[in-house]
Amino acid sequence: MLRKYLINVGLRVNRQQHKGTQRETAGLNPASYGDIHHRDTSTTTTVMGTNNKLKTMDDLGGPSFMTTLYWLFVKGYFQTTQQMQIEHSKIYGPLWKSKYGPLVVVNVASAELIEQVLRQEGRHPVRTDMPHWRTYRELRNQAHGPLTEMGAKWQRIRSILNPRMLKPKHVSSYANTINEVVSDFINRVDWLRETSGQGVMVNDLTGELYKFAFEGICSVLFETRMGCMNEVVPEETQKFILSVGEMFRLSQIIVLFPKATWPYMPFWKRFVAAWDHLFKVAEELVQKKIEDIQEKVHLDQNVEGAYLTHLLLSDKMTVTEILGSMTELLLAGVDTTSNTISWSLYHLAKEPEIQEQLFQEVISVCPGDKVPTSDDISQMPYLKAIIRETLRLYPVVPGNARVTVENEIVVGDHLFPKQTLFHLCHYTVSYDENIFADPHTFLPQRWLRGAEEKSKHPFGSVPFGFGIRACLGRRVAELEMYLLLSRLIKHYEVRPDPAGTTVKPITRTLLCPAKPINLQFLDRRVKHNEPRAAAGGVSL
Ligand code: HEM
Repeated sequence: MLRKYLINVGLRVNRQQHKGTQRETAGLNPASYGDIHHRDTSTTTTVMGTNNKLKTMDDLGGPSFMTTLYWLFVKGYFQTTQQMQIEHSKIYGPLWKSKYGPLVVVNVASAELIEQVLRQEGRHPVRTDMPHWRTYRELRNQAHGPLTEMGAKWQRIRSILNPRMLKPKHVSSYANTINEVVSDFINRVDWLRETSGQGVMVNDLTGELYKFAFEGICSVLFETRMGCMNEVVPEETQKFILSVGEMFRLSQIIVLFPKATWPYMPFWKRFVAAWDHLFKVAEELVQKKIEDIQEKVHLDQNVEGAYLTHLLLSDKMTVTEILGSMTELLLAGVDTTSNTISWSLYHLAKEPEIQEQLFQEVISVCPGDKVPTSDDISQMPYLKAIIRETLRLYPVVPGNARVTVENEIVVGDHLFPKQTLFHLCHYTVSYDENIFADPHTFLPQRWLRGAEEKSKHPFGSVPFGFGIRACLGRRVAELEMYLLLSRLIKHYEVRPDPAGTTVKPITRTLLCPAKPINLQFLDRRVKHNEPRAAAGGVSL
């Protein structure tokens, strides 16, 4: 069977192959993995029932295109669109429309209304039609992956990719692989402190965490290491990381212009070049894996592997489809976890009591040299609460979206036609004081069992999205973040940059730090004589 498959696929990436391939696959309902379960949708219909006179889109207030341009480029919100959400919601209320050229976007900025939109998202939810990302694939004849595919084709891809990304038994099997990368990251932190940080500083921590995240996700998905934790990071790898950032940054500019003008824009060429590099790196990795498998087959050896190997052998997708999906998974795995861990460490450095509580939790579950496993992590609620709180204050996706494809829907007291594009203002809701007391303060305990906020509104903070279109990498991302943060805090006491730099977020499609985060990493195995030595000097 395996041999037959390898011969059939011809071991080459055939760009035409994916077209017309529609096999039935065992379905899995990803909604069952999320922590929000589908509830009765009567909340939305109640609104309709109690209010017979539904308003329409025309009744919605909001800025004109010119006003939006003024906010973006004169008032300077282009890089801080997350903050613009908050300011606009203060002016227009929780529901307003914005115009971007011919495009009309309905902004939704309350937990209740976001819930209403998401519960009516239909069988094949669509985030946005992503014309710029999709146009690249058409241009290069590449396959769509889970981020860009739509309709029944998207559902088919998810049903193939989901099990090994979301099922707990598979996800926990990646812990050893990730822990190896964590060990190498700790060595790299030591090396950075010695070579460029006067024995204590790590400069541009987020840049370092991009390398960690890329290495981590490659080791899980492609079952291979990329050398990102080496002293000298391979040029191609570094270029991949830069290309992810460039592609997200340019995405935000390109969508402001009509599609017909893109080929004449210099940044469209840079956007295409960034995607070319992303696909090139993924293609080389897929090709190498195919050759490894081929060699093992020739030698009559067992072929084993968790993710890519499984996809290649399962014969459910063509190689081109696998490449489309692996490229998208890879790029989604870099900036997301790294930015989140950067913010967690930034806050832990500023809040020594919270850091100490986390340290105590980690050493009580994993004393001595014990390296945390996924079972150990399940006994660390405070660690999880810290990540949860970080994602509330810094949702990686500050504004998600849905297009109502199948039906017209009612949201609040408005009726919206099919094809309405809703912008879900998660960043605004994360700071809603009706849901989160003292919303600007980093308070992990609000996520612990029994805390009042936890039960206030399930859609107050949904950092991984919702329903069957929710984040495919959620479980792997969480495992990566838990394993890394627990071990970093076990090894080091983290302290702020002595320069006293404050770092705020900006939006580059994803939310990220506006400037480099530099932190001090004090080795806990070494006694420090500074005033805050309470957490130092602990023998591990
Ligand atoms: C802190 C880490 C992460 C956060 C906060 C995050 C958040 C999100 C959000 C909000 C969405 C949109 C969901 C929706 O529309 O309902 C999403 C989609 C997605 N994420 Fe993540 N993500 C993270 C890490 C990752 C990682 C590590 C991977 C890859 C291994 C990944 C792969 C994806 C993919 C493929 C989608 C598209 C799913 C689809 O449209 O079917 N994510 N993510």
